[in-house]
Order: sequence, then structure tokens, then C-alpha cells
Amino acid sequence: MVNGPPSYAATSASGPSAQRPPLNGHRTSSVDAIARTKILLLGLRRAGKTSIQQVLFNNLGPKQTFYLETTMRIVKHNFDTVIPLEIWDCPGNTTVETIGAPLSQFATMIFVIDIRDLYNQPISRLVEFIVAAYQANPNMSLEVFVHKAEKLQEDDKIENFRQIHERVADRLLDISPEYEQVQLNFHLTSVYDHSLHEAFSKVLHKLVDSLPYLEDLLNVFCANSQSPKAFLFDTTSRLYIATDASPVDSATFNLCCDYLQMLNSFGTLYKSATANARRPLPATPPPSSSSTYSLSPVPTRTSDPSTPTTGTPSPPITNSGHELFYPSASTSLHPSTPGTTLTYHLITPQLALLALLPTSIYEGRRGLIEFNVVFFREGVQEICQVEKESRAG
Ligand SMILES: Nc1nc2c(ncn2[C@@H]2O[C@H](COP(=O)(O)OP(=O)(O)OP(=O)(O)O)[C@@H](O)[C@H]2O)c(=O)[nH]1
Repeated sequence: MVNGPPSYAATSASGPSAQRPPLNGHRTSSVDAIARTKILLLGLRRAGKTSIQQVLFNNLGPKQTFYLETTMRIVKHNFDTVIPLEIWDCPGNTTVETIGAPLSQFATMIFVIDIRDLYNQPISRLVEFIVAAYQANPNMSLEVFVHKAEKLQEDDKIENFRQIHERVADRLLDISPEYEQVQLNFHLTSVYDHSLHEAFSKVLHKLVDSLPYLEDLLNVFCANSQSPKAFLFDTTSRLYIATDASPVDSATFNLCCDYLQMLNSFGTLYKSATANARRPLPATPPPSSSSTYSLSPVPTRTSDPSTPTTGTPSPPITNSGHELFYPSASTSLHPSTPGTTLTYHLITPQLALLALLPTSIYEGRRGLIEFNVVFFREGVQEICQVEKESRAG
């Protein structure tokens, strides 16, 4: 049974603005004067740092990374999602001394190690950075991406991963027993599958102060829509910003990633003059992000529940003719009864709700699903607004 519209009164009234924890590791960038959360991307030469940044945030195809040039100096990349990020892509020879900024400025340090690199050098460099980062800011998230994982067979992959983990822990312990308590997070990643997206999503979760509120909204949406799983995705990077309380299984996550990729790739094919005509556009477009989608205003109700959309996306909203996004779309995953439908609803210009729904609910109770989406959207937009206000100036 699908319930009525959820009430977000508690979340809104006492929520993000009232109880927000202080922002950690945020500093105002001199360029756009908003507090960007800084992420340090480190690792030896050819480890895959630039590939990671480009695949996630610049829509570069995994095979295209082959042609990336060596990074010679630190490059700062801005990316706007639910929080504004500043990612520092460092050259392979960067050391604690040459980084040119206090480590306390960074909210997260990601160190990339090639999974086949079991030698001393990357581990020594990693340990050096961990010690310096821990001393500068014990609350900094320390993440290790054991990268290019797809290159090895399953057994070797696990074994190398374990060895890298063990060697880092041993080296830290050799320096001082104090470092036993350092919280290190290891992830197996590759640009050739969605492991990179899943790992980076987990990194992002630690940086989003409003995560509990977003999760609450997703839990309410799932409960009221009989959805077994729902994600709030960043549409461009395909990182999930939050999910409901049920466990994330990689197969579902991959499916959502693939679906988003398909919508992103085929977007231009669905360019529709009628969509333009239906929705008034602002006289001056809002400031754009590095997202490939435009920052158009999101209507409070994006699709007409009476129009079936199963299997095909709704016409996209376009802004200035070349950038566009879909207000909603859906696809049937298991055509046989009872069946599951994967739905997509744009929530803000950067964020989309992807939810699994029983097909019978999706087809029989569309009005209520759409109604729940409207309430979810209002909650998320309010949270985003609070995030934005807290960082402005
Ligand atoms: N097999 C595989 N190759 C990868 C992966 N990620 C990156 N590469 C390759 O690794 C090589 C180096 O990638 P880069 O992104 O330039 O590495 P980097 O760490 O930025 O290197 P520097 O700029 O020299 O510091 C390229 O040929 C990429 O195609 C991966 O997940 N799997």
C-alpha cells in the first residue's frame, strides 16, 4: 500500500539550519568566494590520479585516459554538486614540503596506488603523507585508492590489496604506536567499471554535513512508495550523494550508473522544441557549474502522471538550445510479473532521484509516486539552499 505524502515538517523546522554541525576542512576559495571543500589527490607518477578526476568530473571515457599528459604542477579543479568541491590533482613527485599549502586546509586526502605497485616507494610516500596529514588535522579523511584493480584476476587482486593494506599499517606502527588509531579507508578502484564511482561516493558522504537529512528524506520516500532502494545521484559525475537505509548492493548501483550514463549520452537525441515552449526560461540563465547540464529552474512537478513514461524518457528541458536534462524517465527491469521499474526524477539541476519500484506500484499509483517525489524534491532543495547559504561569503 502506498501511503500519502510524507511530512517533512520535522526535517525542515529543526533540520539542516538548526542542528547543522560545523563545516570541517572548508576554506573560502579566492576565485568564486564560496567555501569549497578541498580534496587532495596524491600518488606516484602514472598511478591514475588525473584519470580518476577526468573520468568522474569531466566525463572522459576510460579509454581516453590513455592519452592524458603527465601532470607537471598542481591543478585545481572545481566541481559543484550538493557541496562545492575543489580537487587538487598533484604531480607524482609532490611531497609534503612541495605541496605549497597547509595540509589542515584539506577535508580529504586520497592517495592513489597502482595495484601492481607493491614496492617501497609508493608506500613510503603514502605513510609520509598520512603522518603529516594526521598531525595537521586528525579529523581529515584518509582514503587509499588501490587503483587499476581490473588488471588483476580476482585472487591476485584481493592478495595485493591485502598486502598493501598490511604494509601501510606495519609501517605506521613502526613509526609510532600512536598511529594505530589512524582511520584509513582502502578502496579497490578502476576507471573501467563503477568501482571508482562507488568508492568516490563513499568519500563524498563523509564531506556532506547534511547527509543524515538527505538519508531521512530517502527513507521516507522509500517507505511511502514501497521502494526497496533509492539513491540521490549527482547526474554528471554519477556519484551517489545519499541513499536510504537499506544496504547498497553493487549490482543495483551499477544499474543506476548505467541508466544515468545512457540518459546523459542520449540526451541530445531527445532535444524537443515543445519542451522548450512548455516551460518558461529565465531571462538570464543562473550561474553554471562544471556540470554538463544546464542550471535551469526545476519545476515543482516535472511530469504529468497521466502520461506513461515506462521505457522512454520524458522530453528533456532545454536551456539555450544545447544543454538539457530530463525531468523524469523510467525503464522496466524485469518485464515479468511482479516486475521492477527503475525511475529517474530530476530533483535539482545537478541531482536526480533514482529509485527501484515494483512495476505494479509504479503503474497503478503513479499519482502518489509523483506526489512523493514533489515532497522529496522540496526537502532536498531546502537542504541545498541551506548548504549554499552556509558557504556564501
Ligand atoms: N588499466 C587501467 N589503467 C588506468 C586506470 N586509470 C588510469 N589508467 C592508466 O594509467 C595511465 C596513467 O594515468 P594518469 O591519470 O595520467 O596518471 P597520473 O597519476 O595522473 O600520472 P602523472 O600525471 O604522471 O602524475 C594512463 O595510461 C591511464 O590510461 C585504470 O583504472 N585501469
